[in-house]
Amino acid sequence: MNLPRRVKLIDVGPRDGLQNEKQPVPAAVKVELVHRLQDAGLNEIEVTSFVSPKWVPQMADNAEVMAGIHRQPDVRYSVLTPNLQGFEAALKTKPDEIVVFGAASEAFSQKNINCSIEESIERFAPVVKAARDAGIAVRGAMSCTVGCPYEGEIAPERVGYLAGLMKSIGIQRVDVADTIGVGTPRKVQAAIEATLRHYALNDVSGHFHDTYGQALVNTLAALQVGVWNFQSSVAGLGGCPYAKGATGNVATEDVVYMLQGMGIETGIHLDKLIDAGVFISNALGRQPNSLVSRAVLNKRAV
Ligand SMILES: CC(C)(COP(=O)([O-])OP(=O)([O-])OC[C@H]1O[C@@H](n2cnc3c(N)ncnc32)[C@H](O)[C@@H]1OP(=O)([O-])[O-])[C@@H](O)C(=O)NCCC(=O)NCCSC(=O)C[C@@](C)(O)CC(=O)[O-]
Repeated sequence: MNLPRRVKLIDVGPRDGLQNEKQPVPAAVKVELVHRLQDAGLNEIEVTSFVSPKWVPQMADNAEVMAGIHRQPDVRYSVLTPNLQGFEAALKTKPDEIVVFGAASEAFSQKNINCSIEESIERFAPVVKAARDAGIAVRGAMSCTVGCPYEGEIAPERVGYLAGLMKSIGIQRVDVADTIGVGTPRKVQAAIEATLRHYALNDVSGHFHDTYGQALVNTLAALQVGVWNFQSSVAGLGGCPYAKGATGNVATEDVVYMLQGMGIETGIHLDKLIDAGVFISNALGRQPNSLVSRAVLNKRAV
């Protein structure tokens, strides 16, 4: 299989990366991170969530963050909205895309959004319609497409079932998410292949957490089946509050370095991206969770 010549990265660092942070992260820092990401060439950024502040307090400043961004016309700003209440709050902040988020595992659906898979689709349907009516793009994140912290291994058929439900209510594109990072290349490819029975290749993205250190090789495995859209987090930030122990997404810096080495275009300036990762890591008082970033920083220090 010829690999894609170009890859589109959606940095979810400001949302997935920060949502699980226990320490308060000021809205101004989140806004600065978005600015640094767009300056580094990211033109899709997942900024925040419109969810219950009791469940995810770190995202409570969602409207303030969205208002603070100096928007660039070529950048798509997306936000998570699990229901109409979230969508109505988000609509005021003018996102370019909203993301509804379901799971291939019943148990994770209950833990994460307090409803069954079927109920989640009923909840998403009016959100999707309202977004499309308002000219806003709609993406569906599919959690636990390889493994679930509560149910263990998830069969590809369950991913296909969820993808079919999302397609049936008009969700335009979907993310195949390995939420707890247990995936390995063939399993990730099987989850993607199940999704491709309902969505075209251009409408499927990979979203790989790196808990077991497999995210980069899973990204390559997804590339080998033609996927060319991926979510990643600057500095390897992140982890879902409802997947205990799940660490961050694959670091955007590590993906960009790998793709550039393979001659695959991303449009991203790696040094500026590393600087963005250093900025947010300093704000959080820790090292970037990106091996490429650490290697480059060591080299710069020599
Ligand atoms: C989804 C709900 C809200 C349902 O929660 P619920 O309890 O079923 O909702 P409810 O309608 O019964 O309302 C309960 C309370 O929440 C409020 N509420 C209700 N909806 C909203 C809203 N949209 N925004 C703000 N507030 C909201 C509502 O007003 C009420 O407030 P109270 O009367 O108790 O003061 C809740 O379960 C929730 O917020 N869960 C958090 C989900 C979440 O953010 N998880 C992390 C993101 S998903 C993820 O990280 C995975 C992903 C996408 O990255 C991919 C992957 O790696 O797998």
